[in-house]
Amino acid sequence: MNMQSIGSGENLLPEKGEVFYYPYFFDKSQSNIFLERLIREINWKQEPIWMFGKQVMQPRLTALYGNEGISYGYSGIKMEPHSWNPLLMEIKDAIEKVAQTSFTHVLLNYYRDGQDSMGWHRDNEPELGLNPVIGSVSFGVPRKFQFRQYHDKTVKKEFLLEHGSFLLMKEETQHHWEHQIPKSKKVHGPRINLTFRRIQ
Ligand SMILES: O=C(O)CCC(=O)C(=O)O
Ligand SMILES: [Fe+2]
Repeated sequence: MNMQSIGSGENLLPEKGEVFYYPYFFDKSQSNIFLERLIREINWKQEPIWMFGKQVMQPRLTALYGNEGISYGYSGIKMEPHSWNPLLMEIKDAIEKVAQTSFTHVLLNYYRDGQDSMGWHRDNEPELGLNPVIGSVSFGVPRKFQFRQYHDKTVKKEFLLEHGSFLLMKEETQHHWEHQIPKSKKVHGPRINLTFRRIQ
């Protein structure tokens, strides 16, 4: 796979979906502070999920925050959200202006090093609606973010998600493309990703 160099404004996908990338959405000093605070202030846990009929621990830490009373889950687990805090509200307010939607929940992932990862999946839970808008913010070491088409897994795209970046996935992306964060022996530092979602 070739790593593409990219800027904002153009669709990263060649067809069947829309993904936009804003590499310096938050500046470096602000991003450093966000990373430190997220590590300290979020209620991180390592939780099990169901895979091929077996319970396995997720290879990363996670947390769900959002509007009270609306639970959300994936891969056979249901999560009750913690209430929004000022730090998450600040990030949410900043990206909603660009995403042009209001998010109800944020799923946070803490990849402690290159051995933490997230496997191929689509964010297509029914409660996200037909064409979900997903706003993804990253802080910490850059990690590879890979896409492949769901019905032809040989069609692939790969990008780097940098410190302070914002990635917006919309339209039919979650129907036709899967995405993942692969493990890497070359990555040593931590990364935190926040995916903002709107539950209908
Ligand atoms: O860590 C990332 O950039 C991806 C996270 C993701 O795909 C998800 O939470 O559904
Ligand atoms: Fe995802």
